[in-house]
Amino acid sequence: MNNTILIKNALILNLNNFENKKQSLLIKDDLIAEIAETIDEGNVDKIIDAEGKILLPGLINTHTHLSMTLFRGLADDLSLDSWLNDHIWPMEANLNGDYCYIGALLGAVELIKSGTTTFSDMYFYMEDVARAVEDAGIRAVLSYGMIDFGDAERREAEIEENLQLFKSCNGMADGRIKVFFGPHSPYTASEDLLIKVRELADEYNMGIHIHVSETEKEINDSLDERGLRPFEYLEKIGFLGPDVVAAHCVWLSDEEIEIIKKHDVKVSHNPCSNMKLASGIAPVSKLIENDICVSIGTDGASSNNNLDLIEELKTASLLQKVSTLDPKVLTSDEAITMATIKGAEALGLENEIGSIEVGKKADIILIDTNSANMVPDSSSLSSNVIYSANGSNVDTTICNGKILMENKKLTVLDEQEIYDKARKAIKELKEAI
Ligand SMILES: C[C@H]1O[C@@H](n2cnc3c(O)ncnc32)[C@H](O)[C@@H]1O
Ligand SMILES: [Zn+2]
Repeated sequence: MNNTILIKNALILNLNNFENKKQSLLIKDDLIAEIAETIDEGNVDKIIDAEGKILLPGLINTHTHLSMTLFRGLADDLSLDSWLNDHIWPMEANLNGDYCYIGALLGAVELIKSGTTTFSDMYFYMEDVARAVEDAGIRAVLSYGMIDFGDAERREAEIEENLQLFKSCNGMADGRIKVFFGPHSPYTASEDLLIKVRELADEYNMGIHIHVSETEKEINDSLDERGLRPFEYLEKIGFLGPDVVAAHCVWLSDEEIEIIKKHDVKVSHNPCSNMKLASGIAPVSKLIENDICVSIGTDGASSNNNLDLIEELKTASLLQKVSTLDPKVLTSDEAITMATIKGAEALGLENEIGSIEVGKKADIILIDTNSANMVPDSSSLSSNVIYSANGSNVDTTICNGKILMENKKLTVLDEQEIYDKARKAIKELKEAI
């Protein structure tokens, strides 16, 4: 028996839809079954009238650490080096699976409320994060953050942990969870670890999620240690490929942009985190000009300090305009693709999500334009979403054909209970320091 939802009168934001005419969309179970001007309302289980609402694919966040939502506002106004070494890593030493579960649920509430249906995560206690994903009804690519600092024994244990996560969680939650490898970065993961990850990624057909070239210090340390910049080093050891999602990519030479292009590495741009930690400005418009796949991420809520992908896209666009002094770069249309089809491509999910097409998964959001910051309508739907809206204009969120929020009310998660538990968790973690 099919579960059917009809969404009618929606302004569908497909980048080939220039007419802005209202359409209907039918969901059958987890899939988009039909898109047409009118669809028969008889025999559908539920009708959503999307009058005045923009319909677009559920947004895709390609780099975050969801459980770190617990650490929001914990350590502000610091460089990456001091933020990680003096504040975050000491706090993370006392984490456990229950804390990571509640932190991930708190993050999931924020994702659902601001229109993100898929996120790619790198963190610890990932089986507990998987549990949160299952309970929240969202979609995720999960990786365990492997750090060995050159210690061979630790390397084996870290790889085993990520492989175990693959074996226990890949395909879990009706296929909503996919598992990647997560070597943290070229400065925390040894060459041996990175080489082993490459071998195993090929063997198991798994993607790889890694931080690369985030700060100038990382470049200088890499040059001091190896005489090579990070991407030169990663190419030399045979690590790079189209299955690698590299977060940040702020400090890139022209030669490294060539390397990224040659290996079809996917870039996850995280402008708010890069601005807040004063890491720098990634050369995104140059990457796009070079036809490199650039998607968008928030990084963790501890360095952002929220998970609002619409706000992130506006920041990305404005930052490129101001850094190149060219208002034509990173348009609202390009920004939308970063959080939709480019995000899907980065995660190897382009046949399932990232656009509104019959046969794709029903990951859909509705944005209500009847709001002070969205009236009158802009000249294009993408302009209204990117430049005028923010996450709080998201009205309805559907993932895998299931309604997770309708009329701004969560339908699956109990947000107050989650807020209370998250406040208790961070209080305990602060007391343990
Ligand atoms: C998984 C580990 O990664 C840490 N982390 C979170 N954000 C960043 C970042 O921007 N650069 C490097 N490392 C980061 C997180 O705290 C975990 O320890
Ligand atoms: Zn990160």
